[in-house]
Amino acid sequence: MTSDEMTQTPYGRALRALRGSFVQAGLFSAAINLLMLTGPIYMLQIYDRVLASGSVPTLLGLFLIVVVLYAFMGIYEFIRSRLLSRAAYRFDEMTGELAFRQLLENNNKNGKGGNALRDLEIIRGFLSGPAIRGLFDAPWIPIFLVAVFIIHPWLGYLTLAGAGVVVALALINQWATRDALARAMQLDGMERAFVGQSLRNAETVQALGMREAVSKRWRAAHQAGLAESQKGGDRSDIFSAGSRVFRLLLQSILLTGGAYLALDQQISAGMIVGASILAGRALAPVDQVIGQWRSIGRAFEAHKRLAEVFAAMPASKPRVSLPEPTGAVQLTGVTKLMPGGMRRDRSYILDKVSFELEPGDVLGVIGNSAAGKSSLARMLVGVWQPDAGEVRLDGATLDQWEPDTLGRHIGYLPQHVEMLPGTIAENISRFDPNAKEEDIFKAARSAGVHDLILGLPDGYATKVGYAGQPLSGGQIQRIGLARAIYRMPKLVVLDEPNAHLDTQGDQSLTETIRFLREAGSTVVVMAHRPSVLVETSKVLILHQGKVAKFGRREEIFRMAMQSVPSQPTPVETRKVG
Ligand SMILES: Nc1ncnc2c1ncn2[C@@H]1O[C@H](COP(=O)(O)OP(=O)(O)OP(=O)(O)O)[C@@H](O)[C@H]1O
Repeated sequence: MTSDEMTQTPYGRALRALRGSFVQAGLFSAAINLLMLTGPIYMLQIYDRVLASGSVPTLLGLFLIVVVLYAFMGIYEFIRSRLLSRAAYRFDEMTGELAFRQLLENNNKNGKGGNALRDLEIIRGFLSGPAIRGLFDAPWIPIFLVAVFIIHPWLGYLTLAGAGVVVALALINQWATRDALARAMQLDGMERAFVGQSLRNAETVQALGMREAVSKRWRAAHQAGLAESQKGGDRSDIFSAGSRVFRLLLQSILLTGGAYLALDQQISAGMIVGASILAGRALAPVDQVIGQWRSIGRAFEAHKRLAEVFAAMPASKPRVSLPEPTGAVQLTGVTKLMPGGMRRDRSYILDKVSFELEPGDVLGVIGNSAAGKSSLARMLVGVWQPDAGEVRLDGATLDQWEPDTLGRHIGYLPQHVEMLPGTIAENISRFDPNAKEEDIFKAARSAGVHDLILGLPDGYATKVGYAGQPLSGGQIQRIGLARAIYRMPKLVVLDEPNAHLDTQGDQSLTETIRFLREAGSTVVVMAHRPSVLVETSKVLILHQGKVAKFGRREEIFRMAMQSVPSQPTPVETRKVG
């Protein structure tokens, strides 16, 4: 990606917004570094002026000036740190929410793509940490070099050569640690994913006696990451220690050179010490950068990933706001391939699925396990995009809708329902900050869960969405149904909504579907159990991703009955017909 392209992304814009703070921090760095000359100059004055003249008032006067200058340096250091940490905060503000959204979207698409939030955290830490201060001080190295050159050119050349050695050490350090650090980051991401998934399945892990095995697996993943990080760290430590010792040695070399020049009457005694201190100051930022190399490397890798991730985000299309849909659904040749591999090698999850639904239609989708029912549900609600073909709602393809607006017109109950951390009311209202209580109650009543919720200790304020929440699988599914029908969406897709329901729950679900149909919503129900098909007006039989049959319920069931016994039909079909 070119830098021009990057500046067009939100990430690029956030980086650009940092410019002002960086310029100011640069100016303060200039002042700080100029003020760092205070120490060596004071030293020169003490040796060459105070000691030579023996004047106590001069000493006190100089001392007062030094105190004031150091006070300013302290203030400027404080302001610079403040500027950088505020910049880090603003950067997070500008990119955090987008990174979170990106993470959600990426997770829907392929479950991969790194953790943009973690990368942002790394960059934020870098912006407000010590490494960046070293980088800001580095451009001012020439000030100290020039000062040493002014004292004596030979001492200047010595310092320059020393700086060359330290910079060479830094570059070799970067080259030697780069791969290990990148691998460490990757392994760290994998370990985090493993921990997250293990925690989600903590009950299963305990019940199946997998604790030791899973802990061992974690330990192996953790150790692999730690080993890579250690490898990078060990190498970095060698260079860091080497650079620090070399810097000390260089000061002694300069003292020796200075003493030689002083013996030769070319410089004064004060200049020997002054040159040594100045050379030390010149090399300090380099030393700091090498010491912080690990965090600089991590920040750089995180920056590269973020730039890629943000560049891959689809540019938001200019969209006109479409009128509220009526619920007419049209699928034409919808095809989804298994992810990965070359297109022609991949098998089909859905193969040219076409059908139409009118507002108020209730479609039952039946088919064996892995027939593609859940995949079709994901297509209908726009979570998955077809590899070929189109899904249209009221004539508009789903991507013509602004995603959140589309979401308001859609109800979706996935096969594996979970609540998000929050209250039951918040979950039903989809965390809408402007939710009206009557809409929440209406959704709960229509889903037949109002009394169930009132029976819970904190009613609608009951906290859910965490391990050990006070809800059964069936209750979660029924509250998920209330969430799906909140504010009466025009298209409601229910993926095996009765999987965890008892007879009463089943009846209540049937009533909810009837209620939706009567209200004019289009409903699509993926079903294994036949009871839910009672209210359907159309039926679609999926077989290995293809439409085996589609039509009015009575027709499909009649055809199914006619084909008995020569061709066995799915049990569900016969039962309902
Ligand atoms: N995220 C995914 N990545 C790759 N393949 C997938 C993914 N989700 C589903 N599939 C594949 O798509 C096919 C259809 O799966 P799907 O979950 O849609 O079936 P289903 O009819 O809902 O099955 P069930 O009744 O068992 O839930 C399966 O072969 C499955 O392996």
